[in-house]
Amino acid sequence: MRNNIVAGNWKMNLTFEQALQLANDLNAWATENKPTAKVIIAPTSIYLQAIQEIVDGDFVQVASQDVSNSEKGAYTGDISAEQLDSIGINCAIVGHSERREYQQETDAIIAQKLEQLFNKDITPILCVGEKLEERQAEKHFDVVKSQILNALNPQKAENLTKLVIAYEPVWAIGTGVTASPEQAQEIHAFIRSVLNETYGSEVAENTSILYGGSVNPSNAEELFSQKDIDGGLVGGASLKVEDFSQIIAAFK
Ligand SMILES: O=C[C@H](O)COP(=O)(O)O
Repeated sequence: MRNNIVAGNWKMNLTFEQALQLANDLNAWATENKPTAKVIIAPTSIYLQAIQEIVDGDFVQVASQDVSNSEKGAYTGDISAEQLDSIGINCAIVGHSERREYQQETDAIIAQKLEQLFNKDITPILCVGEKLEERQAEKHFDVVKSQILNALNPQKAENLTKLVIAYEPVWAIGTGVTASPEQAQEIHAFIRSVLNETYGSEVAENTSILYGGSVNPSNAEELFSQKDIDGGLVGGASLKVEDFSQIIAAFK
């Protein structure tokens, strides 16, 4: 059975003090309100351990925003799956469109990152999504399908039990423009059909597929009520506990 998940990607925001405050506030809200959805936050990597120590893991889980595609060694600045695992981090975002664009991450690199995470039993949140020009050219189905298949290519169905996919149309990220619930549902259903064709119904039915791109307290409920939308990957609105908690509470 797949989980409903609301994940906050803090990106390169917040000082250490601000991050601790936000984590504390969110933790207080979550322990009191006991949300039905799984709550994940992904702070800057240097804060991971401190935040992991102050949240109650039964209510708030902590994820990395990225992982190295290499196992270990001379890769200055990188963080390995083993290092994440060694501080108790069991979830990581992979292939975010900002990394694809600014760090030139290719599907091949993302496939290697997934391999590193699967080897350490760390849950990947694999991000996919088309750019505006690709949507306008009606290539979004092809783009998303090839991103998924290329990233998962060496994996067998039995390795995918923990897979989470986040569909994030690039044109909706940080723009205030959200995909309509119908647009999002259409492509989420398509993603599930791609998983079904390639890896079978068990993987397709058990993979949580999150929507990301300008999710906010006003649109979360309608988006999350769609059949194939299992939650959200939230950027800007995850930086304020009032907004993020309302988004989480969209799952009654
Ligand atoms: O990882 C999160 C997404 O990039 C969405 O960001 P946003 O909610 O600020 O549009």
